[in-house]
Amino acid sequence: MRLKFTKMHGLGNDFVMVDGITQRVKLSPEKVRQIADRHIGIGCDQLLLVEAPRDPEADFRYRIYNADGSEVENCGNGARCFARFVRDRRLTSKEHILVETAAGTLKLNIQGADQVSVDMGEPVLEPAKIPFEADIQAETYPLEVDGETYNIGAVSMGNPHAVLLVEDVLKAPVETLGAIIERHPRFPAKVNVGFLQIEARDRARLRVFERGVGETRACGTGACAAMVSARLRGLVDEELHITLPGGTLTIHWPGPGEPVTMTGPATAVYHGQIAL
Ligand SMILES: N[C@H](CCC[C@H](N)C(=O)O)C(=O)O
Repeated sequence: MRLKFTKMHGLGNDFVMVDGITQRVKLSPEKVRQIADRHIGIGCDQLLLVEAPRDPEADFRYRIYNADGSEVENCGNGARCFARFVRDRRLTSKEHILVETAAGTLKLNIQGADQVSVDMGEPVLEPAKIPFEADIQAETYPLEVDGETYNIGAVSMGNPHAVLLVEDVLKAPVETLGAIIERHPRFPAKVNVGFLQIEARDRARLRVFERGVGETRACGTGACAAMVSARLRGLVDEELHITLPGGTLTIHWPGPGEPVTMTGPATAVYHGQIAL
């Protein structure tokens, strides 16, 4: 099978974007791993597959696969790149598109040159729906890891996130502690792990160890989850500029019961074909 794709990224979180509308695409976890491999394939953090919607209200459906081949519910940077992709390929001329994902339907608004705003929906805080094993819902939870206790936030943006506050993201044990918490038994679907340094009530730095990938240069749902956790702890106002290794996202969240809006760039790098 020859597969046409577009290589894209959102602040260095990189994607292979596949149009599954104008071409027939059959993916297996093995095929996704091969495509995502940075030595024998194209290389990406996630593969995003664009399909016709099942929900008649939606304009498109898009499916998200991590580099390890696992299919997941949501991808913030991917949503912005998806919006740019469908506009650039003239699969739609709309400014506002509705896209169906495993986590529900997202509203994407395309602005200006390469900035895209995404209504990421309301955060989910109920432990059972994250999913996270906890007796009651709280702003923070004590999590036991190798004899140490960490105070974490637990938030779902359709996909699960643990959020830890750190003094200095540059010194945070992202690779080691991130890898352990990713597979912590209290997160039955595993978890993305964010290390958040608050600099001011409107500014923060974040590094994310992503479920199924490892540390990425940016994580859109991770930035949303970090904002929600920080705001629930009373540490930030309703607009937060979060700087990740790949650049800065603007996250807006008025508070519980309201949607999170994420704004940032979406960049196309090249188009290609791969024989599978
Ligand atoms: N690794 C994530 C999916 C991709 C999320 C990230 N790339 C984003 O921009 O939100 C998970 O397993 O839930």
